[in-house]
Amino acid sequence: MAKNRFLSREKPLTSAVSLFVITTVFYFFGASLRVVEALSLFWPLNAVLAAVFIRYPFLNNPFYYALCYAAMIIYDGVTTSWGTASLLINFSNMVFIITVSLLVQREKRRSTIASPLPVHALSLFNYCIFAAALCALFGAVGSMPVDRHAFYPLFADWFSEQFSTGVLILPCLLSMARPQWPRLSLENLYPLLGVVVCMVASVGIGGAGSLAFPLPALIWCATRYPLPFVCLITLITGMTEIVLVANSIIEIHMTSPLYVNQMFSARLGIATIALCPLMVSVSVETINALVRKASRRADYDYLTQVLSRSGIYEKLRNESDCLAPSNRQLAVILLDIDHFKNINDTWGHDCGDKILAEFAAVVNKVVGDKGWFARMGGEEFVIVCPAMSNADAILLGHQIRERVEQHQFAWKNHIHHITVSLGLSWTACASASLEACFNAQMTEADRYLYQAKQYGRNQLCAQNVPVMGRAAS
Ligand SMILES: Nc1nc2c(ncn2[C@@H]2O[C@H](COP(=O)(O)OP(=O)(O)OP(=O)(O)O)[C@@H](O)[C@H]2O)c(=O)[nH]1
Repeated sequence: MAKNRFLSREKPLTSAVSLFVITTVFYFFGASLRVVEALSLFWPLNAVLAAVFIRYPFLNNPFYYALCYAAMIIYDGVTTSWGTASLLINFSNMVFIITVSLLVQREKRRSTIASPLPVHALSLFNYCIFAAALCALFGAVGSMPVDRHAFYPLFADWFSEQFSTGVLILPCLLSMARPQWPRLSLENLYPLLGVVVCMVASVGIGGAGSLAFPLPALIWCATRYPLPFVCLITLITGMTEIVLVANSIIEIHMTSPLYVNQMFSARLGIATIALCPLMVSVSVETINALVRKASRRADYDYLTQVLSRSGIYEKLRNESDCLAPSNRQLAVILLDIDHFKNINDTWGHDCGDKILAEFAAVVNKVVGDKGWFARMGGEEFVIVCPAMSNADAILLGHQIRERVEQHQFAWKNHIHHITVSLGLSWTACASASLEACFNAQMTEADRYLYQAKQYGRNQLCAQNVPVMGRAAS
């Protein structure tokens, strides 16, 4: 769960004070938006507190629930003359908060589905309906003495407000800790501009249908932007629509301003619309995550965690577009562990696997950001440096040979030493694609690797590099 300085199991006093402050601040915010008699246009407190309780599960105990409840009662006691009615009104707030929090946590414990939200988007929608209905039941009864309205309009207002605010705010707060915001470019801004244009059209054209105008643009956002950003845009759009409708700037009815029961339908419609971009965004994120996972599986070797054969070709294709032909100096170093079969035969396959993985880590560290390191198969690896001089590539090859020779490979209380043979091929790859150059260089590097094995192993062979040994008989 997210670490937080102000809310942590280890600091109960700080957590209690923080929770009290959050409750009071959002209570103040909601109370400031009361436009229709005692009812608030938005009541964000319940959704915000439900998100806090979901994100910090240790808060879900009677003490912290009671603390929030007390903060609400105290605020009402100081700022209103509701008297004992405040007890039931704020109890209804707690009903929403606790219901949503417990339902989401129950689903989190049971869920096997990987979702960018802690729960399925549709479940969140259903939980908000259920919690809003429960909350409205108590809230409507509690506010009857204060507002002097009948039960049904009060119930409708409580329900539609809690439901719409929950559906708009909760996804935003639950997906917040994922800070990969989209890159700012004009093209990236089009979906956002689309939302603004649709909102202007809603105001200009009016009518109940105008509430749905921003939907296509929101879905466009959902396909382009990360989930937290989509949730935020949906929240802002939904809240703006509610404010515009409440003030008859978007006219959905002949009489103005709208009465409480007329807001019921508008709020429900806006909340229902908000579900669509959320569902699309969650689906897009899930598909993208699966694609990333699948391509990572193909492009990285499972045992050694370095690039695979397909991964190195993918890199070459991508880099071909980025690297100007005049800057290309392609060094290809093929590496093959010496007498690796002996290790497998003597110490077993597990030991061989461990040494392969450690060998890859040692070499990867030496290569660093100078090039790409990939496992081509078995105990054969390749290093590709797309912009390296021949002299530097020879130096790198020698460094790797030495580092591997010096390294102590530990396996079950035994220290193993291994060596590696290397074949280097280098070319200034001015015209052809990097991939074509690489294929040609591989043949030459393979020839030099064969030479290194022939001349006694544990050495680098390349053009103009003196060999260390004589050919094995
Ligand atoms: N443990 C383990 N062994 C592997 C893996 N892939 C290939 N090998 C083994 O690597 C060994 C390669 O042996 P050879 O090709 O004969 O080469 P060598 O014994 O290294 O000898 P030289 O290359 O001539 O120095 C074989 O025994 C393969 O079974 C792997 O993923 N894990």
